[in-house]
Amino acid sequence: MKLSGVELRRVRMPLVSPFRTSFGTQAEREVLLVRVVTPTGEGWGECVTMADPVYSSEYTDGAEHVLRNFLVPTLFQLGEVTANLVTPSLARFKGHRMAKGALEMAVLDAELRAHDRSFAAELGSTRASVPCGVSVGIMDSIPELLDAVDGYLDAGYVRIKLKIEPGWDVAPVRAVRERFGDDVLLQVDANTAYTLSDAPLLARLDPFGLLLIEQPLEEEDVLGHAELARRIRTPICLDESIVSARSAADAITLGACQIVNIKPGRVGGYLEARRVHDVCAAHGIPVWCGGMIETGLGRAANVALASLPGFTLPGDTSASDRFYRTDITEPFVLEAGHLPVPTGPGLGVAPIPDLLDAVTTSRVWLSS
Ligand SMILES: CSCC[C@@H](NC(=O)CCC(=O)O)C(=O)O
Ligand SMILES: [Mg+2]
Repeated sequence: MKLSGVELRRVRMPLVSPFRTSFGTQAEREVLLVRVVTPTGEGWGECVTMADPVYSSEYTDGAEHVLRNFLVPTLFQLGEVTANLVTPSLARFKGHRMAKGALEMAVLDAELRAHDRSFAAELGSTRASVPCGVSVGIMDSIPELLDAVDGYLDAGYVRIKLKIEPGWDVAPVRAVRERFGDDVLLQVDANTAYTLSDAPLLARLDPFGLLLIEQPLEEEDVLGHAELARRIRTPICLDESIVSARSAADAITLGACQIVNIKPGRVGGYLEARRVHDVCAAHGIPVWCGGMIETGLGRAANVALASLPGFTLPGDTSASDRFYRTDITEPFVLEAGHLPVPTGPGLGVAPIPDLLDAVTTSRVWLSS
């Protein structure tokens, strides 16, 4: 299909409560949305960068700059564009996987809408709904954490993920286990906050029967994770380290992870995310869908991805109200701990114009 133009839109959405991780605290989400316009319709993409380069090297202003100055102009020069052409056409530009992933997502949405085909059908969905976990930030006190976990369990979430960092790890995990028992599916996410010398400390989490410990070491320390896996019993899951199907295969082969968190933006798009899924399945490695506090647009695509057969662990595919009082799409509402997989063409959702305009901070139109 031909691209008539591309809109880069920045939105700012307040979070229902501050979300603290080992790399900082967020009170709002600044999102870059990509809308591609074709002669027959349009498609939406969501860039999952943070405002600051603290989760990965990418950040929202940088993503907007690379889209505006390199990625979008390259697609305009293609003439005919399909989703499968986006990644190879942009390969000469190094990195910027989240920016590339947002653009591919928008092209894929437009293409699928034009063919009346859903993301779920295109990606290989095998389920009509997915079980949902929830990510719980670092809190000021254990009682505050227990209240938050209590609320999420009441809401029906089937898995609890606790953010941890040095000084907030064994005690909160022990408290959740003592309060809610051993049957609650429980995991932790360190966002690279530890080093291999912390192995004895991290081994103190072993008695709590965690599903996994996510990204304990820095993203490039693949061999460090392999060594840590020999020193602790809790299965290691990688997030930041897995930037492609190739890096997933390498990490698995080196014994650096037993589980993989798949985030489409982090790996360069939903088509690569499916390849990561396929590589992990080939190695017998379970995967789950991570989250980047997406709006309903990214959430719709993530829920579709999470319905593929290899996604055997609950993902961070929470309801819209986990982070937002008002989403920019129809909200995703938890039903018995599950979210329904959208079945409409493309993403199956679209922004509600008034709600989108209310949170828009800037718009740029790029014409072909
Ligand atoms: C701002 S935190 C984003 C990265 C973090 N994401 C989550 O904890 C899940 C957030 C969500 O539910 O969208 C992770 O490292 O897995
Ligand atoms: Mg993570």
